[in-house]
Parts: sequence; C-alpha cells; structure tokens
Amino acid sequence: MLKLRDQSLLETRAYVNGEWVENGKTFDVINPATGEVVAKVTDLSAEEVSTTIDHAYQAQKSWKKLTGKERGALLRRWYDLMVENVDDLGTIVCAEMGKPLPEAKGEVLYGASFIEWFAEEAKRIYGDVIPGHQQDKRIVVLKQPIGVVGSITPWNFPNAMIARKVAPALAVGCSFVARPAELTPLSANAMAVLAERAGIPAGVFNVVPSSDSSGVGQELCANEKVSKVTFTGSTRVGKILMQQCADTIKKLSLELGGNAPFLVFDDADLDAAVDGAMIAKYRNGGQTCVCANRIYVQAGVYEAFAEKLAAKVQSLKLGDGFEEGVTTGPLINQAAVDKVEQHVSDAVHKGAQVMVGGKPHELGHTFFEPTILTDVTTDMVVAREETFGPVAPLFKFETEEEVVALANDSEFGLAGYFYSRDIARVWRVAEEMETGMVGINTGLISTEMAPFGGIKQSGLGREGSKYGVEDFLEMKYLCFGEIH
Ligand SMILES: O=CCCCC(=O)O
Repeated sequence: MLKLRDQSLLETRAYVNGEWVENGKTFDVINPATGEVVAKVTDLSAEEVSTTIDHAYQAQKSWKKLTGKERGALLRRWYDLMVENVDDLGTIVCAEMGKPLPEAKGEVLYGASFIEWFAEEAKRIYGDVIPGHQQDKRIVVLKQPIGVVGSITPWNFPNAMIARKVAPALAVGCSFVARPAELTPLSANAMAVLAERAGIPAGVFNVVPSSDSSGVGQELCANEKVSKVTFTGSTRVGKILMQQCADTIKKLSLELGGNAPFLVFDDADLDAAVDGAMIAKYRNGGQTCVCANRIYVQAGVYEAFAEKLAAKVQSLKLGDGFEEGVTTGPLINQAAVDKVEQHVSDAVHKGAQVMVGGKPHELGHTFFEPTILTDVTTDMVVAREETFGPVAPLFKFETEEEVVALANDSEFGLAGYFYSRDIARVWRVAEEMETGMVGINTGLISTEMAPFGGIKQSGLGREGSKYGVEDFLEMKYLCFGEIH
C-alpha cells in the first residue's frame, strides 16, 4: 500500500454531497512505473453522477449566498491545507501518474496557487453601472455565478487541472462535480478530503470517479441542472463534448491539443534556448499540452543547438519517479509508448536521424528514452500530430517569414515559443504567432497569474488570472425605470 504521512489522504471512495460513498464496484489505479495496482477506486455510474448533480444543484443555492469574502476564506483554508500536505499529495501524483516526485510536488504547489489566487479574487467579482439611455433610466450589470459546473480533467496533471477549474468556480459561487481521469482519480479524492477539512460545505465540491468516461461525459453535458462544462483533454473529445452540449446550449470551456512550435533564431542566446527547450519539451516526459512538439532552428545555429541540446538530454535520468535523481518518469501507458514509437519510426523511415535515444528503454513497462531527431521535414507525422512524449524533432529553417508560416500551419493554436534577441523581430513574431500563449525567450509560461488557453482548435476560454472567473459567471443587466 502507498505510504503517506497522513494515510487518510489515500481515499478510494467517491465524494458525493459531503459523504464518502461506495457502491460495490471499483476500478484499478495502476502505477505506470511499476504496473502495480495502487488502489481500487469506487466506480460510479452515469445515474449516480446524475444524483450527484442534483445534490450540487441544491448546494449551490446556499453557497452562492455567501459573500465573496466568506467563500474566499474557505478557499484560503483549502489552499493552506494543500500546501501543508504537499508531500503526501505529491506522492499520490507520482504514484498514479508517474512524474518524478519533485515535479509532482511542484504540480501540487502549482495547483494550490490557483486556489490561493481565486480565494483572493472571490472578493472582486465586480459588476458595472452604465449611464442610462433615457433620462428616467439607470442601467446596472450584475455578475452572477453560472450554477453547477461539471469538469472533466486529464491524467497528465491530476491535481492542478482540477484546481485550476474548481477554484474560480467556487470563488464566484458555483458548485462543482469533478470527473477525474480514470487513470488518476486519487489526487482528486485527496483534494476532496482537504476541501472537507477546510469546511467547504457538503455538495459544493463533489468527486465522481468512474470508468464510464463516455456515459459520465454525456450525463454532464446533457443534464439540464449543469450550466457549464469545463474540459481539458484532446481536441477529438472536445468536439464530442461540444456536440453533446448543443442540446442544452451549455457554456463550455475547452483546453485542448497543442502541437506547440518552438523557434530558435540565429540571434538567440543559444544556451538559454537550450534550457528553454529542455523545459518546454521534456517537462512531464513531454506529456503536456503546451510541450514543444515542433522545434524549428535557423540554419546558422542548427548544428550548435542540436549538440548543446543533446548534451543536456543525455544527462536526463529516466526511471521510477520515486527514485532519487530521476528527472523523467514513465509514459502513462503502453498506448502512449506505441504512439511515440510510431512517430519516431515514421520520421526515421522518411529520412530523420536519431541523435539521442529513439526507442523504448530497457527499464521496460512504459519507459521511452528521451529522444532527439534531426533532419526532420514537414512530411513527417511529428510535424502535424502531438507526440505527447519525450521526442524533440529538430526542423531546419532559413527565414523568419518561412518559419512563421510553418509554425502557423496547424489547426492547433495553444502555445508557441521563440528565442531571439532582436526586439523588432520579437514584437513581429509575437504578434504573428497564431497561438493563445507565446513564450518569448522562455520555455515555461504556466502560472496562475496569466490567462491560459488556446485559439483555433486548441479550445475556448481562459483559465487563471483575473480573466479566469469570467467563464463561470453570467451577466445580468438591470434596467431601472423611475418610480412615481
Ligand atoms: O496538458 C495540459 C496541462 C497544462 C499544464 C500547464 O498548466 O502547464
């Protein structure tokens, strides 16, 4: 059994209306590094999720009546508990998802930062007063919580993706039904244990683990008591959810696939660009929607960049995330390894060279060697599809115009990165890049203080920052006439 300082954080039941419930059905949570079963978690049906939504609907009626300051105080307590329990929460992330323990703890603190941020924002949900359009009229705009929010979150950030959604929802007065990824439900449950301890009232935050992803997704989208669905995951599933939300004209936030371009110009600080590429590419073993997927390097620095990057990649240590010094964990499952292998083999077949890595690691299970491919061209699958693994394909380019066109030649538009010291180019390229987020001379853009989200088929809406509350609010306009 997974050992924690506070063993009660390893909760396997579902959290519904303030109660920990079981129904006799479970599914296994597997440690991707070892293949061992970490826990058996209660497997709710779509009907049980529907009942949970009823509870959330009732709970929201009183939750929304609290002042922003009162809700913020409860969220602040929740944040404090997450930080106090970072070691255990990180251990849970590492065990169910596989990322190295220090990175897992970093994820927990990142997740907690959204709860802290929105605890503060809870007091600042301002409406507006607009000059009347006639002498006897006054116009006031209220911002009101949208209602019950259903969330569907991925396995790659089992803590932070829930935190980033639930914090703004609760801050403004919504209630929340979280369906965590089937592969990683334990982090969500641990968050619920702490939410309960923090005093978040019954029914306001619910966690509904389930192996029935399509049934539960359909329930959250179709149920009329859910006013909004917020999803992080693939563009393919995002499109299905959007269709399923059409019947109830439900508001949707979608944080979808990325295929991020990473550009290195001749005038870049090459060492900084290499450091940025290491983070943007190999963070979380390449399993992040904002991971650099296509690395374009200008001809004049191509060889030098590749060599410097190779030196760093060779120093990565692959292994079980609980082992000291491990920097890169396993991929989430065999399907993920198969996909990475297919991308590498397609590239090699079409003429790419393997500079580092290139194959599954002898550690077995789900380990794939951190890899660099050179001589990569646009006809290869890696140019179009997200690899979601530790593979850096290096494309060579000649001109700024050419590389901006290549970078934008994608149906996705989540994150993009580039390195240059030419200030005129910096502004030009930043404005031309067709992505919701641009890292300029940095490979790490994620923070609770900035609006995270994409354009094109990378999604709708923004998470984090002062804008992060907007998706959970409705605007109501009051038109006051004169009383005689
Ligand atoms: O896959 C997407 C997770 C986003 C992680 C981040 O906020 O950087």
